[in-house]
Amino acid sequence: MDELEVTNHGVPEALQEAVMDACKQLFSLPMEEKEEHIHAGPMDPIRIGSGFYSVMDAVAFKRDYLKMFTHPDFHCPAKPAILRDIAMEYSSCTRVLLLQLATAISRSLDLAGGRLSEALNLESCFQILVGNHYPGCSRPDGEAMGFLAHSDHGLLTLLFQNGVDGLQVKHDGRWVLAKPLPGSFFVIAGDQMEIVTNGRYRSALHRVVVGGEQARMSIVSLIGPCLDAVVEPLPEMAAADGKGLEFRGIRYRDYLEKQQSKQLDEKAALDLVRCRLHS
Ligand SMILES: O=C(O)CCC(=O)C(=O)O
Ligand SMILES: [Fe+2]
Repeated sequence: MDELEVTNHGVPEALQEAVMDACKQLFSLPMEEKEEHIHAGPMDPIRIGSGFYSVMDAVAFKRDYLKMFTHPDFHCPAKPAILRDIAMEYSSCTRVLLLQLATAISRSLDLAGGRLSEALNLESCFQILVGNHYPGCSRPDGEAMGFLAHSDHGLLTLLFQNGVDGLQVKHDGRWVLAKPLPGSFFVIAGDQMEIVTNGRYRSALHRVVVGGEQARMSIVSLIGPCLDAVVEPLPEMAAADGKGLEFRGIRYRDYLEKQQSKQLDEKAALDLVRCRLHS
């Protein structure tokens, strides 16, 4: 598994819609209402960004985003006022689901259900909520990269979108469009999954291609290990596959800081902890 889709997930559809609506309201607030979070750095708990990410034929494509840390401490911009309660509920509902997925994944590796949680101290997991908004383009005569190819830094990412496609995942060397069923979630394995499983489950390389007239929105809920956990391949995994350790240990906080301090470059961040380079 590097990515999969879940339906019947127990997160109410009305809550999914509410969180998307609240993010939409945030993006349309006047600039001065968002100012204090716009100059935030990557490790600040609330960050709002907006920028042109590519220009093609003199048409600029833009992406707005909101990033907020929601666990172990919950942070949220003061405006729009409705965001706080909705984001808190959404974050706790999706955290429950993500932790259940971690248990199922642990079992799929012939480990006890709680093994991943125990190794990564998921009770104190780090969680982020991200809202992405890619405005429609008035001259939809070209495609542009909405989000460069990357893997997520955490353990597991849960994503849903409005009706506008654009997310692509690399599969066997080819980019494949993710077409989720309405209401379902896309689950994406992150870099910490690749490290802790010693490469048994690889983090998924994904990107966003946009350019149509309609705006795309996506909401991401991501969990990672406890920020202070040292993430390293589980000894059982390294022993079982007999190929030795592929990664050395790193504190998740250090990984995150290093990954965030550089331009996204596919899966280059994992090279920081790779024991030997694979061809
Ligand atoms: O907008 C999307 O579908 C992808 C967003 C994404 O990959 C991310 O926020 O890490
Ligand atoms: Fe991503």
